[in-house]
Amino acid sequence: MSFSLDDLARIIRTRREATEEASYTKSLFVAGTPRIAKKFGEEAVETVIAALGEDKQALAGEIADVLYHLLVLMEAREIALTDVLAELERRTGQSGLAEKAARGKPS
Ligand SMILES: N=c1c2ncn([C@@H]3O[C@H](COP(=O)(O)OP(=O)(O)OP(=O)(O)O)[C@@H](O)[C@H]3O)c2ncn1[C@@H]1O[C@H](COP(=O)(O)O)[C@@H](O)[C@H]1O
Repeated sequence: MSFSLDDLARIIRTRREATEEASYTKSLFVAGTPRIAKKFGEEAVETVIAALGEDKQALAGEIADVLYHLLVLMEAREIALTDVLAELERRTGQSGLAEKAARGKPS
């Protein structure tokens, strides 16, 4: 399997040039960030519900919906996947617990 989130982000970007009639993604761009953020939130809640159930295939489907809507949201707000990955890479230098412990400490 060679398909990546980067490939999906690219497909989503191309839909900026599509028509609303031909593209669900374009219809989200036209509706704007509040609508996209709401869809992302709905899909996240559906993922939470699926995570509490036994059906792993259904959960994978909800996670796919979340990732797609997150990438649409990122494109709408011009957040590049590479920038998010750079932030995640930066965080690999420290464990989550160490980062949490360092938070809010007076310098
Ligand atoms: N991965 C996805 C993807 N995942 C989910 N969805 C859509 O997200 C929507 C999910 O919304 P819901 O389940 O809430 O269903 P709904 O009631 O139809 O949605 P609303 O009316 O509330 O907006 C559905 O219309 C799905 O088809 C996606 N739509 C597009 N993609 C990818 O984006 C590409 C471009 O799609 P278009 O922009 O439609 O050409 C596709 O080839 C896919 O690769």
